[in-house]
Amino acid sequence: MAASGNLTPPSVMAMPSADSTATFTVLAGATIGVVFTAIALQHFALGSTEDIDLGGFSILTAWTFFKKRYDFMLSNFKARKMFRFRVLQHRVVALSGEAARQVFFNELSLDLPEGYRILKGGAPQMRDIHVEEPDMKDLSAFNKQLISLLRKERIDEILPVLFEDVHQGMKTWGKQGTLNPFKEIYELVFQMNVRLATCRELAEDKKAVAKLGRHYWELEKAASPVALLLPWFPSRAKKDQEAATMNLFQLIAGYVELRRKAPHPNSDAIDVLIANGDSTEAIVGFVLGVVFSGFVNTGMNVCWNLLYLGMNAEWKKKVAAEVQALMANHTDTLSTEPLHKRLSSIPMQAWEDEMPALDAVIRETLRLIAGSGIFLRRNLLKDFDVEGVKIKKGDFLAYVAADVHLNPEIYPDPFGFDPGRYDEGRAEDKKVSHAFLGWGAGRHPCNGMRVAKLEMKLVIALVIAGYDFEIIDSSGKFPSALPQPDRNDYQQARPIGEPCFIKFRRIVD
Ligand code: HEM
Repeated sequence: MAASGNLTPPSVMAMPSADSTATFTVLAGATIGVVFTAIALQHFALGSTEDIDLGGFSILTAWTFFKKRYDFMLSNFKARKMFRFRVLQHRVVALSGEAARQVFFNELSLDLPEGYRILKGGAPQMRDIHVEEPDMKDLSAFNKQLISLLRKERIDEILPVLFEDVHQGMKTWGKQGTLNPFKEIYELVFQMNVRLATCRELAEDKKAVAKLGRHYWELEKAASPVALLLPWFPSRAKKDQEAATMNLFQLIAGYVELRRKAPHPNSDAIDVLIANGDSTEAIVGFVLGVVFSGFVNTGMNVCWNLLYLGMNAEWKKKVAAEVQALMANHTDTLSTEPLHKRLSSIPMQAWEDEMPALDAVIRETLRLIAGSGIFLRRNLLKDFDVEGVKIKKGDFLAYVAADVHLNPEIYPDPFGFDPGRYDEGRAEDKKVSHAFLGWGAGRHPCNGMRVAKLEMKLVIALVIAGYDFEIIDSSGKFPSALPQPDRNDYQQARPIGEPCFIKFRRIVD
């Protein structure tokens, strides 16, 4: 474990040189051959006696699972309700249907972090750089810490600062122009998450925030199937992953040390964690977890919220009216203060309770976008059955949200944007249990939901009240329909094919 003062874990310093890597690559290549042969033999030895076992070579199946996860799941569900496949030595059971959903989200034996750690990647893993996080191994400890940091009084206090941050970001867009939401909007969300999870010294240093963002995307790009399937193999991706994780660790740890030496503690997240007595490693692990669990999901959803609103005049009008009503009811209507200052004086409770139209828009966007989400678990405790299918201790489980979110029997016209489907009388999301999984369900509901919704509402309110905007394609024309999200791109779900842009003109300062 790295001591607080030494920010370079010794095991990373001792990484092999280029020459020794070449030798190691040959040895590793031979080892891979042996491992693949063993896996192939294991596959045939097991035999495909039950028709839920996928045929073919497990390494190829696993590769498709990592590269085009959504297509892989959907194409296999066409033939069967459940299926089983191997990812190297691991057995994965993919489930669908009501009974399976109940088990998946409620069974005590199923562990969330283990499922994602091995079958997903992309998030910083401190163990990749041989740094232990002594206090944060347990998800419940992480959640407890998170809930305390995101409590209402803290958010109310920080709300004006979040508005100022987003306003400053939007100022860089100029008075009018065209923006790529999957870049510019992400940057706003990233800034808010850094503000919430770190300290003002970092949040106010634009270069450092940009650097943090760059290292994150480097990490995401390095999450290749090779790095995930063969974590011991010294591939380029693995090295990039370790370098990015190390850079993230060092950057955050530098700010933790800075705050440790500060003469007066403040109420920023890092100071709260220092006051709790947490080690630097634990604080860095926690901060990275919060920044990244929040930013990817929130960023993706704000982008799509704005795209759907830009294409739907009726809902755009409803949401704009709601923002105006909020300002009329909670701010001085004669105020000459800029828009972001007025909006920032509205209390959190009003943002939560007085925006039913925007709540429906957010829910519908989540249904459509999170529909490609794949939930993962690992069975850690005991063998059990789901509708006659044996789930062994050690098995992984996968459940795709599309089973409910894009199911025409639950949501008619499932690919259409229709926030009215949640209205009383229709309530399509109440037809079956756990029909809506946008914020998780059962044992693991999202603990960042309140703050994520607030972040989304804040950006949407500033855009909808501050700008005239419309969606355009790359030729500058209003598209006849919004492209579908790329459901295999679980980090951003960008539009497939023709990209979309937001054309804007500032109307209120
Ligand atoms: C639009 C934004 C977000 C969406 C759509 C979202 C969605 C989800 C979903 C679906 C789950 C359940 C995962 C599963 O069952 O496998 C989850 C869990 C979780 N989310 Fe979020 N999330 C968002 C933002 C955030 C933010 C901002 C934070 C933290 C600041 C956060 C922290 C967490 C944590 C800690 C869990 C695990 C809870 C547990 O295991 O008990 N999320 N989220």
